[in-house]
Amino acid sequence: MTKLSVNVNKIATLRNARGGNVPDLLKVAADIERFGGQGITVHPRPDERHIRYQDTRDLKKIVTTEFNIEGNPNPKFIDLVLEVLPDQVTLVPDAEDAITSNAGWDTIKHKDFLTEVIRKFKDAGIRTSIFVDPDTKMVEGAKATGTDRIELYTESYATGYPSDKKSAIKPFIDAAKKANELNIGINAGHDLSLDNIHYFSQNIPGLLEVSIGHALICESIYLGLDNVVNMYLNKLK
Ligand SMILES: CC(=O)[C@@H](O)[C@H](O)COP(=O)(O)O
Ligand SMILES: NCC(=O)COP(=O)(O)O
Repeated sequence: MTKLSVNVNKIATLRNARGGNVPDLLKVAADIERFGGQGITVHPRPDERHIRYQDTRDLKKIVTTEFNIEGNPNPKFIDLVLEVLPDQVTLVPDAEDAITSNAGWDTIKHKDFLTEVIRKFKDAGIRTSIFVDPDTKMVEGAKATGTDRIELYTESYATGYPSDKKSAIKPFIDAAKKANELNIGINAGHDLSLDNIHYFSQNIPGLLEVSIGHALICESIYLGLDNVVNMYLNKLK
C-alpha cells in the first residue's frame, strides 16, 4: 500500500499572507489526519516563507500519523530535525533562493557529506530519505550513503504525463526496480496530482509513500479538503 503524506507548506503560505493564524496550520494538519491522511510533510526553507521552524516544533506535538520534514541539511536544519525528531527526514539539495525544489541529489559527488548526515539522523532514530532524480546511478549512490529510502523527484513525470505518460514514467520504473533490487524504500513527490497519481502508483513497484502539497491544496479549493484527501486515498489503493 502507498501512504499519502500531505505537504502543508501551502497552508502556511496562506496563513503568512496576512500575518495572523488563519488558516490554522495545526488544525488543518489534524483535520487532514481525521480525513484519512496518513502523514504530514513540511519543507521549511531558510527564509521561512511558508513553514516556520517553530511550526515544525508545534506540529510534532500534534501529528499522530507520520511526520516527515524535508529540506537542505544545512547546520540550522540539522539542529532543528535533531531537536524535533520527526518520523522521517528527507534531504533535498535546494538552493537558498529556489522557488521550489528543482533537482535531486548527485549522490555520487556528495556521497561523503550525505553519508555523514544520514548517520547523524539514523543514530537519532529518524528514518532517512534522499531526494533523487529517476536515475539508476543516483539510486546506487543513495544506497552507498546508508539511507533507508529515496524520494523520487516526480516533476519530469508530471510534466510529461499529459502528452506521453508511458515515456514519462519509464525512468521512474527503472529507478524503482533498482531501488527494490538494492533493498531501499521508495517515496515519491513533486507536482503529483489527482490527474497523474493513479497511473504513477499503479506502475511503480514498491512505492511506499507519496508526499503531495501544491496540487492537493489547489484541488481542495474546488472540491474540499476532506473529499480530495479521500479521492487520493482511493487512487492509491
Ligand atoms: C521536495 C519537494 O519536492 C517538495 O517538498 C517541494 O519542494 C515543496 O516545497 P515548496 O512548497 O516550497 O514548493
Ligand atoms: N516531497 C514532495 C512534496 O512534499 C510536495 O510537493 P508538491 O506536491 O507541493 O509539488
